[in-house]
Amino acid sequence: MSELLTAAQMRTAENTATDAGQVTGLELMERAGRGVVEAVFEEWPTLAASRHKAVVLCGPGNNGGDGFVVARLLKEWGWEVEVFLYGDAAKLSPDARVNYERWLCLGTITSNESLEGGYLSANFDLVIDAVFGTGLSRPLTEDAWLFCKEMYKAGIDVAIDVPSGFCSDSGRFLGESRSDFEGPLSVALTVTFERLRQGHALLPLAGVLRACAVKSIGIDQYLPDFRRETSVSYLSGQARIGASRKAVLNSTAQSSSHKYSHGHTLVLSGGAGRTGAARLSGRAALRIGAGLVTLGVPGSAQMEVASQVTGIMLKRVDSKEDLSGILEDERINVLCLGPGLGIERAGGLVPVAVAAGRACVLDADALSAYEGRPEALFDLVTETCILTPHGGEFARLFPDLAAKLNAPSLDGPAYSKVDATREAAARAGCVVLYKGADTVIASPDGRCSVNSALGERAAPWLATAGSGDVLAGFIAGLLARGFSPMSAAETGAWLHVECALSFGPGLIAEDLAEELPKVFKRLCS
Ligand SMILES: NC(=O)C1=CN([C@@H]2O[C@H](COP(=O)(O)OP(=O)(O)OC[C@H]3O[C@@H](n4cnc5c(N)ncnc54)[C@H](OP(=O)(O)O)[C@@H]3O)[C@@H](O)[C@H]2O)[C@@H](O)CC1
Ligand SMILES: Nc1ncnc2c1ncn2[C@@H]1O[C@H](COP(=O)(O)OP(=O)(O)O)[C@@H](O)[C@H]1O
Ligand SMILES: [K+]
Repeated sequence: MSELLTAAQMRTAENTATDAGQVTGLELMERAGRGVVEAVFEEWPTLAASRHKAVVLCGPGNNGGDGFVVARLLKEWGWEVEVFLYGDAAKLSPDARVNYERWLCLGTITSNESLEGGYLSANFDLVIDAVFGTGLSRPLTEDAWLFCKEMYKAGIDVAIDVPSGFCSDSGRFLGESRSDFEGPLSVALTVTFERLRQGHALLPLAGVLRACAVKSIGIDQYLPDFRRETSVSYLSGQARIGASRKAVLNSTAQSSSHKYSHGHTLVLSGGAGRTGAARLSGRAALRIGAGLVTLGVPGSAQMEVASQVTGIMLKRVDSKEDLSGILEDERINVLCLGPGLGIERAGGLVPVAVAAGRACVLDADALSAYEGRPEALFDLVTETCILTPHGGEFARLFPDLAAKLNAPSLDGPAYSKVDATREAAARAGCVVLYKGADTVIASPDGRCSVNSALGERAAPWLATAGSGDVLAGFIAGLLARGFSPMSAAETGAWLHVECALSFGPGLIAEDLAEELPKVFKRLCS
C-alpha cells in the first residue's frame, strides 16, 4: 500500500524542504528533469543507446521549467531536441526562467506557428508534455487548448507530472469536454515525483495513462505524516496487504480452530428465480474464509436454492419475524443484504438486519430501497455497516454529491470521487465503497483508499453481471473473520481485482471466488 498525494500536499512538502534550507527550488527542478530522463530510459532502454529526436512542449510555470531541464539533458545526451513555449517568456516563473535561459545556450524556441499540420507526429520520436502540471487552476483557455491539442493529436509519449489539462487531484479534465478533439487520449509514460498524485488513480485520467513512473526528488521526509487520517492509500499492483491481514488469510489454510471461530455470515436472498445473486455472495463469503454461511431464503425459493448449494446452509426467511428469530443465534456475526433481494423485501428486512447490531454489508437493492429517503437509511446504519454502491446506487443515496461530481469542473482542484466518497461516508456514518474501475473506499473518520483496476491492474472483464455480488460476499466473509469494516472493504476489493487478474479474460462472476485459492496460495507463499 502506498499513498496518493494532492497537489497542495506536494507543494507544502516542497516549501517545507526549501524553507528548511535543505534544497532550492531550482535544484528540485533539476532533480525532477533528471528523473524524467531516467524514467524514459528505463521505460525504453533502446532510446538511451542511440540518437533520437524529441520535442518538448513547455508551459509558463514550473512544469515548463522541468521541460527545459529535460530538453537540455537530452540535448547533452546527443539527441536532436526542439522546444515550443506556450505563453510569454517574460512571465516565466523564476526557476523556469533560469532553465529557459540555460536551454537558450544550447538551442532555440520554435515558433508556435509550426505546430499545425501534423508537425509533431511527422518529425519526432518522443513528444514530451511539460505545458501544465499540478498548478493548473482553471480550464485551458482557447489558445492554451490549441497548443495542447496538437500534442494530444500526435500522442503524448511522456507527460511530466500530469498530462496538461487534467486536474491532478481529481483526475478530471478541467472545463467542458473538448468537442473539437475526438481522438482517443492516451499517454504512454507519465513521470511524477515522490508519490503518485490522487488523480493518477482516478478516472478519467487513470484510464488515459498507460504507465506511470515515480521518481524521487529527495523530499520524502517532508511529505505529510501518512499516519494522519487525511491521506489516501493506493491499493495498487505493488500493494501487499498488511501482515495482520495476511495472517488471517493464512489461517484459512491451516486452521486448527473451530468453524464457529471463523464467523457465520447470513446472506439474505430474493424470491424464486432471483436467488443467483445471493448464492454468488454466499459462496464468495465461504471461499474467503467465513466458517459458516447461511442463505436466508423465502419459502417459495427454498427448492430452487437447495438444489444449487452444498457447503452453504439454508434457512427460511419470509418475514421480519423470521429474520429476528434467526438472529437470536448470536454466532451469526455478519449479514449481507441486497444482491437480488428485491426492493420491497429489502425495505422490510434492512431495518431488522441493521438493528441486530452485527456487521452488515448493504449492497444493490438494500441501497436502492432507500431512493428518495436516504436519511432513513443513514439513521439506521452504524459504524459496523458497509455500503457498497455502484454509480447508479450512489446517485440514489447521495444525489447532491453525484450532481457535484458530474457537473463540469470549472476550478482546480476539481471535486473528485475521493471527495464524494468521503462526504458520503461522513454523512452515512459508516464505510462507503464506491465501485468502479477506480473503486474508492472511505470511512467516516476520513480514512480513504483507492483500489485500482486500471493501468497495470486493468481488468475490464470484471465488469460482468454478478461481480458486485461476489464483492459483497468477499467483504462479508472478511467481516466474519474479524476484519474491521475499512479493512474488510479494502482487502475484499483488492482480492476481487486480484482474482480477476489471475483468471483473465473470459471471466464470469462464478469464476471469481473459485480463483481465490490460487490467489491465496500465491500471497501466502
Ligand atoms: N511542487 C514540487 O514539489 C515540484 C514541482 N515541480 C514541477 O512544478 C509543477 C507545478 O508548477 P506550477 O505550480 O508553477 O504550475 P504549472 O503546472 O506549471 O502551471 C502553472 C502555470 O500555468 C498557468 N495556468 C494555469 N492554468 C492555466 C490555464 N487554464 N490556461 C493558461 N495558463 C494557465 C499559470 O498561470 P497563472 O494562474 O499564474 O496566471 C502558471 O503560469 C509540477 O507539476 C512539477 O512539474 C518540479 O519542478 C519539482 C518540484
Ligand atoms: N471497467 C471496470 N474494470 C474493472 N472493474 C470494474 C469495471 N467496471 C466495474 N467494475 C467492478 O465490477 C463490479 C461490478 O459491480 P456491480 O456494478 O454491483 O455489478 P453487479 O450488480 O452486476 O454485480 C464492481 O466491483 C466494480 O468495481
Ligand atoms: K504536463
